[in-house]
Amino acid sequence: MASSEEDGTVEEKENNNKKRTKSALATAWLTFYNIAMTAGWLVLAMAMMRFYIQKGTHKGLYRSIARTLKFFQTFALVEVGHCAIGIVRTSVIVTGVQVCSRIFMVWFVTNGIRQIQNEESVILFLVVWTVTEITRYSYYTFNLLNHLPYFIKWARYNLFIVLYPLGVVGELLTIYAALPFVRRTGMYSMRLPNKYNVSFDYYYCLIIVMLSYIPLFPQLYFHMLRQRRRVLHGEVIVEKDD
Ligand SMILES: CCCCCCCCCCCCC[C@@H](O)CC(=O)SCCNC(=O)CCNC(=O)[C@H](O)C(C)(C)COP(=O)(O)OP(=O)(O)OC[C@H]1O[C@@H](n2cnc3c(N)ncnc32)[C@H](O)[C@@H]1OP(=O)(O)O
Repeated sequence: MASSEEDGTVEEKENNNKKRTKSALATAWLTFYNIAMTAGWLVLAMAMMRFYIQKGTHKGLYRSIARTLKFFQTFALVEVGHCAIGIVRTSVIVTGVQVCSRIFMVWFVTNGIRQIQNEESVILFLVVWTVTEITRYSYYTFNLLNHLPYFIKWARYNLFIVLYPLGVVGELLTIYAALPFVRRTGMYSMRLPNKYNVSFDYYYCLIIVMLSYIPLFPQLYFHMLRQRRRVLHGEVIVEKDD
């Protein structure tokens, strides 16, 4: 009996050690990840400012930063993994919708359709994303290091109130600008008859994506408002499970 109790204690100790190692590893990885992402978005901010100061126009700006943007925005997919394996307390669905919609905007709208890359709306969402991500990743970094300046916390949980709708406007106007080109060229579409016997119209797909902002965006926005109340005002919020 005594020995089985001892065994239990040893097992408990081992489990605790494993948990500590796991959480130290997770913290180290998250710190590295957040520093790298803050740096990436800072590089993007500087590249955009340099381009605008040198050329005096936004035309050509997207092309000049496209590679860096694609890299860092696509890398954010890792965040869905963080939620899935439980090293951050965030919903996989909320993060998945946010990250996938951005990746879709970058790869299948802005990057895929050259004719819209000089639209003002592209610059709008790029500037909004950049400010948001510099704030967000620096918040996570300082938070992990237990040295969080109040102004970063304030910025993380206040700027989104204005930036989120502005980003959505930029994204929707960009998709809207893409519609005529997609219709004319039939890009990414499959017409019947074809050997797979499948029909797909990217034009209508884009319209469905635009419509899907109506139910999905308020969910993300209200999620952030709840996070704001929790972090800035200490409210206890009971979130529903995925
Ligand atoms: C394939 C076709 C797809 C078609 C999709 C159709 C459209 C869908 C509509 C979508 C609209 C999106 C529009 C959008 O792109 C526009 C913009 O982004 S504009 C710019 C403004 N945007 C924002 O402000 C973004 C706000 N959103 C986010 O921050 C995140 O995406 C979100 C997932 C919503 C964040 O939520 P989260 O629950 O993570 O909030 P917290 O930051 O408070 O974090 C909660 C806790 O987790 C810890 N955490 C999270 N990540 C990390 C990390 N990387 N490192 C360390 N810790 C992390 C955080 O510290 C919190 O911990 P604790 O609770 O202990 O404080």
